[in-house]
Amino acid sequence: MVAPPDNDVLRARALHFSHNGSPALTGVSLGVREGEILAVGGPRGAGKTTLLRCLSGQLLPQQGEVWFNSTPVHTMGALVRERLRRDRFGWIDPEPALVPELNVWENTALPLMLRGTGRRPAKNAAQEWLDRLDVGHLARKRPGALRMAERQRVAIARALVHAPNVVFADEPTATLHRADRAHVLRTLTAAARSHAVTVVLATHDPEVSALADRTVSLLDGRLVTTVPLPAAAPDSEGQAACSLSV
Ligand SMILES: Nc1ncnc2c1ncn2[C@@H]1O[C@H](COP(=O)(O)OP(=O)(O)OP(=O)(O)O)[C@@H](O)[C@H]1O
Repeated sequence: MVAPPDNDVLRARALHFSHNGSPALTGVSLGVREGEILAVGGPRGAGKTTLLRCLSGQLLPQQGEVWFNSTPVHTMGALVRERLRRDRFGWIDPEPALVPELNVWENTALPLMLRGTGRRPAKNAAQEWLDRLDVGHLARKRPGALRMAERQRVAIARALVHAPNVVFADEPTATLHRADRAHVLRTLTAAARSHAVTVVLATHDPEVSALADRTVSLLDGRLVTTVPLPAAAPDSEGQAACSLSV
């Protein structure tokens, strides 16, 4: 087993994964550079979610390798993978999966509290991220009192609060209205860029790909194209400082 190049924070080699015998990934290899925002495109059922779940150590590929920096993820035991996910990765679902009984700041602080951070520092860090994402005023509300776009901002804050190396976002705008979609997406990409967080973003929305540094596409579990975008100008959308203090 040879470790991937130093500048790849994540690398997949010849990944194969089948769900109950039905193939979802058939020989996918790709690298993700540190600080890169990578969009993974492709139609429904192409294997995007399965790829993100393999890269993030939620699923173990039946064949192939996944590396995080110089550490092999595919050979890790379940507990070590759990710790890796908890400490180094953030995850954003298509629908914000917040705990209804906890208020917004408690939801945001969860990744820190799970690592043993004290309540006060965890609350302060959560509040800082909520403020950056323009939902700080909602910190004491329960998720049920928020609009879907506000809840997704809280989910983004929760994915970033513990300073992860990589955030995986699986169709993070799938349930949002068009106007909210662009705003939430710019929020996520601007926040990630300002904190040098690598983002792997599954999407079939072309607007999402436009905010990424690079797009790869899956079709029937295979990688079909790689579209390098021109280097983003400082004032371009991809690096745009939206109206947020991130
Ligand atoms: N839990 C599962 N059990 C059985 N088959 C599954 C399961 N999850 C995914 N699949 C199948 O694996 C293939 C890839 O699914 P995956 O969800 O990774 O694709 P996707 O590109 O993320 O699709 P979508 O855009 O609909 O989320 C599809 O054929 C899907 O039906």
